[in-house]
Amino acid sequence: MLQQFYPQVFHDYRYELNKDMQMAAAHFIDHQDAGRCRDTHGHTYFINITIAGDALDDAGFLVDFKTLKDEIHGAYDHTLLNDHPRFAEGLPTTEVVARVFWEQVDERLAARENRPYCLQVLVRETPTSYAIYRPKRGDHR
Ligand SMILES: Nc1nc2c(c(=O)[nH]1)N=C([C@H](O)[C@H](O)COP(=O)(O)OP(=O)(O)OP(=O)(O)O)CN2
Ligand SMILES: [Zn+2]
Repeated sequence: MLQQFYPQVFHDYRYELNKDMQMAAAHFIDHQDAGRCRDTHGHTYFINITIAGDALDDAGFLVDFKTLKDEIHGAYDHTLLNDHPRFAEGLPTTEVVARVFWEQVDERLAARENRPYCLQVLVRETPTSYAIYRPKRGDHR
């Protein structure tokens, strides 16, 4: 089930879009405090990505919704997150997954002429648990 209500990001950009997606992925948290999560297990992750900017491209897009889906779902659906180089230095907790997805999306956006920004990535790991990554002002390009 895709979620219908999200924490808002307050900003001054003219345009904002949100892309929802969900994906199946496995992970394990290799840490003594992780309890049962030390064993490999799977989740249906729900992800919401918030993009904003002042300018659209020639097609009238901040960024194509499909680009965002390709970047995250295309890379991680039906995979073991721990196998990905982007998670090599961190444990794929919900918080870290949100931050890594933000880094990946914002790198992709940086290559666009209209220069949109990723303001927030929300990652829901279970029906009762989610995390959000938002860059600090100084983290922006
Ligand atoms: N800060 C974090 N705490 C926990 C994480 C995490 O990523 N960040 N992860 C886990 C587990 O991996 C698990 O995926 C989620 O745990 P939890 O919400 O406790 O899952 P339950 O379904 O058992 O929770 P209920 O309260 O029974 O719904 C643990 N902690
Ligand atoms: Zn888990």
